[in-house]
Amino acid sequence: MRELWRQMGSLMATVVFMYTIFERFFPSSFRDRLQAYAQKVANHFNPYIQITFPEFSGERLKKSEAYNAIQIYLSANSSQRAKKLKAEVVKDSQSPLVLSMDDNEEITDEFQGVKVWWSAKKVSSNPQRYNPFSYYDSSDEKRFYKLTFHRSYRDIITMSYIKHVLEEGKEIELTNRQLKLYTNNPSSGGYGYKQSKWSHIVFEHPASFETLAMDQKRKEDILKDLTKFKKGKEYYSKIGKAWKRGYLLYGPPGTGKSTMIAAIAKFMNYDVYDLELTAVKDNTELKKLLIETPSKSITVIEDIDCSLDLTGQRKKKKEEVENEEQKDPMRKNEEESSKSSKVTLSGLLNFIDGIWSACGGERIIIFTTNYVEKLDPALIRRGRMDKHIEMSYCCFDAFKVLAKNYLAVESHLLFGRIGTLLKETEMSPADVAENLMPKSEDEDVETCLENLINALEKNKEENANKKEEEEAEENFEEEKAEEESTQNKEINREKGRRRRTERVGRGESQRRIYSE
Ligand SMILES: Nc1ncnc2c1ncn2[C@@H]1O[C@H](COP(=O)(O)OP(=O)(O)OP(=O)(O)O)[C@@H](O)[C@H]1O
Ligand SMILES: [Mg+2]
Repeated sequence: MRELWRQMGSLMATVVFMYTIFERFFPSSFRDRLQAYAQKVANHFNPYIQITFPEFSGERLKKSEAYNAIQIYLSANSSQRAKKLKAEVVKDSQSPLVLSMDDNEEITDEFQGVKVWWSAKKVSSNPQRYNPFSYYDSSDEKRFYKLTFHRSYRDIITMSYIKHVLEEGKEIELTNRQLKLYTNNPSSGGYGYKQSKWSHIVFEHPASFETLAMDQKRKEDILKDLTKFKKGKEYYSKIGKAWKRGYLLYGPPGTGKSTMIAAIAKFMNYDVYDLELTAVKDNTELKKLLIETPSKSITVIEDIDCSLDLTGQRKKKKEEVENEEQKDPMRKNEEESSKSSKVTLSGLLNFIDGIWSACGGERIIIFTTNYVEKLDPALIRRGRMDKHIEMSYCCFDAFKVLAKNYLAVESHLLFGRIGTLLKETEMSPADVAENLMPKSEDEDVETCLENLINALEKNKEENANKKEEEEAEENFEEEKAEEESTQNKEINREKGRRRRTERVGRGESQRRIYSE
């Protein structure tokens, strides 16, 4: 059927060609009327609708987002079906070459049982002109995608199918792109470039949830939480909450907090914005940094307790400054300017859940700390930090993951002994991993596991000794305190005795005076 319409099209083209030959003999108004009429007749009989998506929107300044998304969608679908493909290097993509259908190639697609035709087209508006020195050497070429479908499916195609293509294209683009790690630290050379406050490198961290060593149930719980968040656009808008989530990762050093951030970024396919609070001048700059972070991103503040300590020091400084100002009023102006370059706790709270933070949606913010108890409760209350995740010492589940990562073993006779030792002593996954790593090429799995057992036993012994020492010290302190209190009581008793004797002495002398 479409073939028939194609032939009709050629017929019309012939008519138009003949018409152009004779165009000189007709006035332009007549020509226009004839053209419009011919188009009308063709449209009346042609049941197919065509939509074109040009490569550039407006004045060829910006590549059309729709064209881009369609290209990616069709690349994913066409590379198996189209016979003529073109290979291109696409910026920020994981694969070095991206295949898409070549010019004038056509493929079919199906959506809800409706068949559509996509073709890649290229037209040259001025084929004679050739300028080898032109920067835009293909400026006369216009590319576009043409979508053809039967007019009875107009609603499905225009309302659902095109939306589906654009969304899927964008999703594939996000999945295939390289993750980036951004920093606001000016020493990383970012400032000045395009006047952005963030600079970035490609984020290539080998960690993933698969290689992350932790209790299996808790890992699954986190994965479920992240998945729910990712798919939660409608849910968040229904409950009237900004589409963002805060995670607080806390635990001793080497328990995998930073590794977990990398795993989350990879799982969510979000870029990471590593915010160094100490490098932020003031609250205004903090807000600017926030505005520059896009949706589908993770903002990280590592070791937040240290940054908050800074805030504490600032408060202390302020008091000192006020004292010094009273002594030397000239200092006041200097201090005024330095006071303006400070981030306050309220600025940080605003950063996390002020109205700006809700813009764009789909944002994650992660704090890490070794000392959760040091943090201001306002900073980590639910709603700001929605999920608190404790990264603890290595448990048996975590060890099994590390053994699989480092030694490629899933079970071994020595696992039982290791499991018992892990319950009896505390060792961070970082230390367990270090002990599991073969020190030379001769070390086999058994030797590595024995090394770990030795380390765990040593650790257990050291911990027991430490505990004993601490208990002894505690006992000594208690005894000392008891001795001191007995001594104090004795001193007080002695003082009391002396006071009583003095009072009695004073009473005697007064009685003597009265009697005299
Ligand atoms: N849970 C874990 N799973 C896998 N590897 C881990 C884990 N914890 C630690 N490691 C290993 O130990 C190294 C240090 O871990 P990481 O930097 O994630 O610890 P951290 O909790 O962020 O420590 P800190 O509090 O000092 O920042 C990592 O490079 C990783 O190889
Ligand atoms: Mg860390």
